[in-house]
Amino acid sequence: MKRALISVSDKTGIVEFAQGLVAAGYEVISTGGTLKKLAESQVPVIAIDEVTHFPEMLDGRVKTLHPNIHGGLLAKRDNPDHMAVLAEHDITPIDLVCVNLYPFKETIQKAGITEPEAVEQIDIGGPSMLRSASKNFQSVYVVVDQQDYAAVLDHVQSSEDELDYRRYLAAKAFRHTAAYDSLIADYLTQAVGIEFPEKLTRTYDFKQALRYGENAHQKAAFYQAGLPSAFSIASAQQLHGKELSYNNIKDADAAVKVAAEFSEPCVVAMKHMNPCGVGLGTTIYAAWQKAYAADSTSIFGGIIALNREVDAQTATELHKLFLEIIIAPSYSDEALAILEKKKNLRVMTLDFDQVKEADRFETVSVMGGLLVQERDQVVDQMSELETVTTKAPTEDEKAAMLFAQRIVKHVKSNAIVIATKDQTLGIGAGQMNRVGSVKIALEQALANGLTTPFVLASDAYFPMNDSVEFAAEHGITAIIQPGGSIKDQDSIDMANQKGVSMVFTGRRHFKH
Ligand SMILES: NC(=O)c1ncn([C@@H]2O[C@H](COP(=O)(O)O)[C@@H](O)[C@H]2O)c1NC=O
Repeated sequence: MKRALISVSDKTGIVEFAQGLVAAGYEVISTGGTLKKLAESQVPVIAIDEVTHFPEMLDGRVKTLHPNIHGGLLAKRDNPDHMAVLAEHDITPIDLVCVNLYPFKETIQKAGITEPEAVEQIDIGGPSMLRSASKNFQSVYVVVDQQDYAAVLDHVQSSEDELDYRRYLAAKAFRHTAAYDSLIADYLTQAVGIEFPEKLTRTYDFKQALRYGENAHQKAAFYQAGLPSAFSIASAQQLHGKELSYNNIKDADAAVKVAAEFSEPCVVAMKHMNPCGVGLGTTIYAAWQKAYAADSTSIFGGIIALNREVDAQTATELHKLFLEIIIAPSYSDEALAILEKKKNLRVMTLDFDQVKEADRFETVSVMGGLLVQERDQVVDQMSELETVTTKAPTEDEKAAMLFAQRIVKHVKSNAIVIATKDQTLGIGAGQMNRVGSVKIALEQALANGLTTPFVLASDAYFPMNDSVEFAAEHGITAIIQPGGSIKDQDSIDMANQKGVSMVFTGRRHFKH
């Protein structure tokens, strides 16, 4: 007779699964709570201590950790010595293990959980059995996922050799225990405050299949962090529209990071990972008008992030444009009805109140590795600005500088943002020389018509004075930049010569 060991924390579907195994000719052994559940449904079941000849002990810390269990799982069926040892010690082989683990992840997500409470939810016996059974996939089925119960019942009754299926289950079980251990390791690593551990053991769960990657010939999928931050594109909900694409997810992620910079109503239009228009206002509609006016051409096909509820007035305007995604904390019923008229428009919600819980670190993959850094969450302060020109900026210019500065760090280097205190006017992104970005930003600003004062923010220092000269000659009245070039004096001299004020922040905001 075949033998199955069932020990599950989440008992959903377990009775039917056990009944199926019994019908397929298995005898079932079980631990305390699982045994109770099965016995209540009249499933014939053997108690674990009848196999181990030991009581479950230490508040359940030791139940299945016994040679009678692990011997039964690990013995090679085609190895006579192994089978002789089993016989010698009266150990019955176990042919199938079904385990799901203590809910460690669910526990640490609850508010107010203490370390001892979390530690009690670290499953030891369960992963041990999963590993033993998985190692011996030549002979043993290992089941960790309720979604597999029906298929497993089919496979165990098959007359075919099911080695491939058992190997598949073993791989899945090892992924499961690796992910489980990774969450435990992360939890304790954070508790001891190690930022860059010698092993990075993060885990990600499959979230959705994507039709393709950046281009139609590239396969892709979206994984979300094992413990995703409350404020993250992976936690956003889609209310309406076509499925998200790979590029959509990246752009939406970039857009919400900009919108989250501001506590006042803010609208961000994002295109190809760069903002093309950002507006602030006393209402979300006023902010929208500014973001739209900033660049009413590039917004076509864009992603719009709004950090306040979308009202009907704003939705009416958004509806007039071709947009890929709208993402906001919420929508009035009327606004949602308007936006849902477009079948394909993706309408998403994200909890902007949870910005404080956003990830502190970000990663980018390179061939053969992963770069990890703190996100650039530094906000340059008024008190940090050092005026380096004869002329000092006005209060309005300073406000515009600090606004532009909060945008420029989200623009790909070389990054230039021209802005008033609540609206971008021109953004130059990703050029290989700085003056190129200045020219692009100015072209847009000039096309928008000049609103004084308008200032220019640069994510890094000017290596030469040509950017300052070009900006001043096209109506820029004040410049904010980190400083730090050996040719800073040339730029300062040029600003003085052109009657432009310039401040240094001492802090670079590259985004590569
Ligand atoms: N200590 C052990 O030997 C042990 N063996 C199995 N478990 C876990 O106990 C749980 C099931 O317990 P019960 O059947 O009593 O509800 C499962 O999540 C299983 O993974 C154990 N618990 C923790 O390590």
